[in-house]
Amino acid sequence: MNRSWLRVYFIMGSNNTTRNPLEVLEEALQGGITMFQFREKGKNAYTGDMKLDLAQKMKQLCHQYNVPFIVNDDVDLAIAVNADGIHVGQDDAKVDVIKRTCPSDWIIGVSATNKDEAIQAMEDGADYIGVGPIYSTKTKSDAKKPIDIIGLAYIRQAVGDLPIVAIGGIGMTNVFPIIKAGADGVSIISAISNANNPRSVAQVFDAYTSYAVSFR
Ligand SMILES: Cc1ncc(COP(=O)(O)OP(=O)(O)O)c(N)n1
Ligand SMILES: Cc1ncsc1CCOP(=O)(O)O
Ligand SMILES: [Mg+2]
Repeated sequence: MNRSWLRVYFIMGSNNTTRNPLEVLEEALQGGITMFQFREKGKNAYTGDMKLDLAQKMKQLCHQYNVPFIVNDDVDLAIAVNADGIHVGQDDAKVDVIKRTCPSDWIIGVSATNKDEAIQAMEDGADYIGVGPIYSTKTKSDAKKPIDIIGLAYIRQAVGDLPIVAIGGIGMTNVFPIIKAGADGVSIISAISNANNPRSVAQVFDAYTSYAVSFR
């Protein structure tokens, strides 16, 4: 995979916004997000046909803007909509099973909160790891304890040049320390999904991450 896709990795489900999620996604795409993850879970999340329909529409929108479309957790849904990849956590489907049963060109992302999980994901053949939570977050009720910049830097040192995206409580002002600590980009839910103007916030993330990455 192209590590620059991780630069501004937006994640959203229908319950991460009070607005029409398709409009929010389109504005974020216009602002320059570089990858998107459909994460439809938690309170009032769509299931069944509504989930499938939203996923299909979101994938179509992402592809209009040449942005990879990743599905969170749900391997069957990712296959059904012909997604570009899947993101799995420690309690989700295993990478070896995905590699055996899913399209070989899929982008496979794995969550890691500590060094052991990160090394295991690398050995399993993950294309990238989602490292965090970096800071505290209200978006994920079962999030682990934040690992801060220091935890991120420690994981970077352990995994060589494996692509890393940082996640958890990230706002525009956190971009520089996070990229400096070794992340290839930032994963964001609420800072974009709840913004008054998702397009301009995505634009700022795009500008800050480009600038920060150029110093590495
Ligand atoms: C890019 C990225 N990193 C980490 C996560 C978290 O995945 P997981 O630990 O499986 O938790 P849920 O998102 O499934 O609640 C992620 N989704 N994306
Ligand atoms: C899915 C996920 N995994 C770790 S923290 C988190 C939530 C990130 O959301 P936000 O960007 O709103 O803090
Ligand atoms: Mg998961």
